[in-house]
Amino acid sequence: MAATSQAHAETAFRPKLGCVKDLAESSDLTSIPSKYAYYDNDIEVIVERQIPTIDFSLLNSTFPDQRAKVIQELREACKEWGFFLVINHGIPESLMERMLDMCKDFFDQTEEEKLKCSGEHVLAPIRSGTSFNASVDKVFFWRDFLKVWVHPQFHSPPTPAGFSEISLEYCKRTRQVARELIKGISESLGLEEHYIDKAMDLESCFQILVANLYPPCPQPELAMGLPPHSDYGLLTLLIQSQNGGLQLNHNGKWVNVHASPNTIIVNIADHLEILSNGKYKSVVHRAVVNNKATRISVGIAHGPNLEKVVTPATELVDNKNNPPLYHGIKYKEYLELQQNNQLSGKSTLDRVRI
Ligand SMILES: O=C(O)CCC(=O)C(=O)O
Ligand SMILES: [Fe+2]
Repeated sequence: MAATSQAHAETAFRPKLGCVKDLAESSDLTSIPSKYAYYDNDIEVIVERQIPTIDFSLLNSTFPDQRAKVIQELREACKEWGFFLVINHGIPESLMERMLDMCKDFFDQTEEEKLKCSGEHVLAPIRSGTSFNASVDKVFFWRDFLKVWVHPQFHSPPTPAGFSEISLEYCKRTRQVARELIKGISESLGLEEHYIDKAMDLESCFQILVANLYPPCPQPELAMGLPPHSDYGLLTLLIQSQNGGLQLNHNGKWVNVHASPNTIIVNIADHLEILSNGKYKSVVHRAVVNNKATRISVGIAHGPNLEKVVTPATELVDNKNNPPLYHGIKYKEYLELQQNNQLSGKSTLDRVRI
């Protein structure tokens, strides 16, 4: 075969990432292609509200009163909002910034480099792509992503240089923060402090890094970065390069989430709802886009061990007044279900409701 036709054949069969970053950077883009047009019939009400702040340092206070107070604050935040901001968490701000920069460097690579990480199936330990699951999405989302399994086995994309070191350190630190928060949450549910940690085998918890890139969009009101959804796992810890994108649904209204740079945004995810038998609920949130600047967010999902079958805690269930509300399901199966289907509200959780 002649060199040119061989090159042509390779190009023809090579998968395309089709990232939205390249689309957004094409100079003549003034409107979005129709496959990105997102329609939502719901009435949109967007409001500004203060979401709760948790001072993490008080969880380790030697004064029992202070710990009791912060546990009470956690209880209220989990019940009322399912979202809270964590301050004084001890993770250096410089490490958070470097993690965000590394993700930016990842997305700035060539299509060839990123394709090396495209992953063959939804449970590939390293996967980059665009939208949510481009093979099932009816509408494409204005978002590129990188998803990496970081615990109990640590994985990292081979490039950019430094990604592996920074993400290893950042994920170790967020894991510690998440486990401490989960101890506090366990107590706030009236369970023993280590109950969830032990029941979910958090020593070998499944931790996944999800980096999202939302480039400027010429018609932000017509497109969606990530549609309304709840997260899998117990707790998600999220940092972002800038405010203005993340919105949570609170009593039917969208609330803009603002966080100062050294703050971690935490939300309750589906498996805490299952484990707590609905006492704490995962919260629907979404990411909207803008026409001015690229936004990057890095969410770290902390969940049980992948092999764990998660059921409501027996201590929180009694067949008379509090019957179990969810079927048990293996975490890995749940993850597969969520990733293989369209991202839509709490549709995965709905499948395990009794
Ligand atoms: O980018 C954001 O602010 C939200 C990201 C998110 O919800 C997710 O990755 O699950
Ligand atoms: Fe999310």
